[in-house]
Amino acid sequence: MVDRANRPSALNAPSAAAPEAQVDIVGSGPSSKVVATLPSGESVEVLLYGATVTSWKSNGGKTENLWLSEKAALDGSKAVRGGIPVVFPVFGPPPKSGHPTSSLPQHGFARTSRWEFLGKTTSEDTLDSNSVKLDFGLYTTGLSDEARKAWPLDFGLVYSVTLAKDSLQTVVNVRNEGEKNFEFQFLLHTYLKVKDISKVAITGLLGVTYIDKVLNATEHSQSDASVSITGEVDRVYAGIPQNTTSVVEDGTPRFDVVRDNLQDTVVWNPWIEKAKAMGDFAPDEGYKNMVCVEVGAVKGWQKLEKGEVFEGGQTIKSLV
Ligand SMILES: O=P(O)(O)OC[C@H]1O[C@@H](O)[C@H](O)[C@@H](O)[C@@H]1O
Repeated sequence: MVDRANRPSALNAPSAAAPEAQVDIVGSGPSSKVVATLPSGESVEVLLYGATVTSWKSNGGKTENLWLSEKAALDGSKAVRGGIPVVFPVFGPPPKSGHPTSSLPQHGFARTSRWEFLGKTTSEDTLDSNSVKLDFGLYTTGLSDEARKAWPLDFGLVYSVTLAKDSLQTVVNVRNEGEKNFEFQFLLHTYLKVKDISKVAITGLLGVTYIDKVLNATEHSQSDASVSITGEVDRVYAGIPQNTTSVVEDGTPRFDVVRDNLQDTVVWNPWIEKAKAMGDFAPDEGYKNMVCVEVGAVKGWQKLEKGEVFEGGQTIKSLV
């Protein structure tokens, strides 16, 4: 028989503090990264170089959601092939001449600059006990001399990466800290990991106009309810009315990518030849296990006057 009098009462027992996310800075120099793990096992890794998310595991830490090339440079020598590189202040090759971004490399400098880790926010603050927010900063002063010379404008970027049980949120805040107005493009170049590209369908783009970079940058309208990848795909969907783009695998929802204050999405898969041609893309067959769904503001330019701020980002939900 249970001795009720001596049994500790769950209500009266002193409540132990809820376990918190573990956040560590691992390594030093150009390969240092911030690793956060929730008490339930989910984790995220963010390289300070580019503030590139290189791993996001959900499902108690059992499911990796991001594709990362086996040959990705993780030592700060070049942009990371995989994960979530941050594209700023220009998407793709910059305008040939006459634009303030014209001297910058493809996709700008954010993905090849070393960001500062600004700190974490956990349950003690505003978030629920099973999430953690990591903030990273990049300012004009943190740029290489080369980048500063190519884009001599005063800005501040704060990039927030929030890991929750089944989702990852990545949001950028861009501030014009100078006297001059400037304009920029921004994109989160997310490499989603899939099991078999031949079974992938991307939905949520029906009726949207896109520029097909594989077909000489011609304009088309998405007439099928879903996009299948059966060859090289490089499309810029612009002005998307609905907020969610979904990745379905073998008929089962795999990811929801929810845009916040961003109207455009690039869908990219290099396929056989282009994958082989990239020195840092491995294995060669890796194109079968990835698809880039890249949310951004890339059609036209976002203008910021002195002191103004732009904020935009995504929440990716892992549905397995
Ligand atoms: O090789 P990079 O610079 O990382 O770019 C990869 C791809 O990035 C995509 O966003 C572009 O639409 C493609 O045109 C480009 O090939």
